[in-house]
Amino acid sequence: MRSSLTPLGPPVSRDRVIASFPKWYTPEACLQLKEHFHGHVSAACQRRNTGTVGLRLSKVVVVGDLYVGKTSLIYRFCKNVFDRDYKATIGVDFEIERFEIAGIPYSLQIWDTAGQEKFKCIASAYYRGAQGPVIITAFDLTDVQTLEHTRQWLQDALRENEANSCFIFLVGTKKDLLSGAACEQAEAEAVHMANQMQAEYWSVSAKTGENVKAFFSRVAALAFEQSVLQDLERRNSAQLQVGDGDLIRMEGSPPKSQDSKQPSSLGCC
Ligand SMILES: Nc1nc2c(ncn2[C@@H]2O[C@H](COP(=O)(O)OP(=O)(O)OP(=O)(O)O)[C@@H](O)[C@H]2O)c(=O)[nH]1
Ligand SMILES: [Mg+2]
Repeated sequence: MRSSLTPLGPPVSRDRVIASFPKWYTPEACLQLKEHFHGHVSAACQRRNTGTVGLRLSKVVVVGDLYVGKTSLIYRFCKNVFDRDYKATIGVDFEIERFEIAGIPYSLQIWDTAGQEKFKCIASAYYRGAQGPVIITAFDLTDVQTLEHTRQWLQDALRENEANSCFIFLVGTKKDLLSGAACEQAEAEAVHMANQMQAEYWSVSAKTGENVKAFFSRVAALAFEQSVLQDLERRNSAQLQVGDGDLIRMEGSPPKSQDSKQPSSLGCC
């Protein structure tokens, strides 16, 4: 567990440096199909004009049934370790990961929640009111019931947060345990569920590390881009200009990108 909340400090490790926009796992269930940072975001980063974004933490909440591998996924990413033994998470825990995205420091606070029913209310009390968080709903690729339960986990998580400002990911864990047709079928069902949730889908393995770094890089880049755009919008709205006539115009307000889904607005909360 990191002791400091501040994203300032020594340079981030090389594998936390994100220079180009990380790609999706499958185009069939992805939040954005574009391959580059938004033009306004790139320009702001080049000018180091990203406001307070580099000083803030974005919250990522990982939810899902017990034993699906939430802690293992986070530990593989944050500590590069994997433990075969199961130790249930009690209540909630978090890790802070520092990145450098397009030259700007950026941090994710990754909340690891307990899958056991009896700890549910403790966890939700902690991540309640998180600003613009990312919600990761995890399930075990070898256990279809855990996929079915993700819908409920998402609804519970969204109840604690503003649905409009959430990025939602659906993550199938333990990819190393499946191959061939069984893997294809599990992924097809997951993609279907992801589309219903307006989520981006990823298959990962904490055991082998497959897709773990790529997944969190994608999470970080999407959350970062949204933070910068929101910051630019906020600052631009303070620069209202009165034109020649009686028009009041917003200067330089970043347009909504055509090829991007806005963070989801599931009608469940
Ligand atoms: N083979 C394999 N096993 C995994 C993988 N990820 C997790 N496991 C195992 O699955 C079990 C549960 O993993 P955890 O990460 O503790 O599960 P959790 O979702 O955090 O569980 P709770 O904290 O109770 O909600 C452990 O025995 C892990 O070793 C994986 O990618 N591959
Ligand atoms: Mg756990």
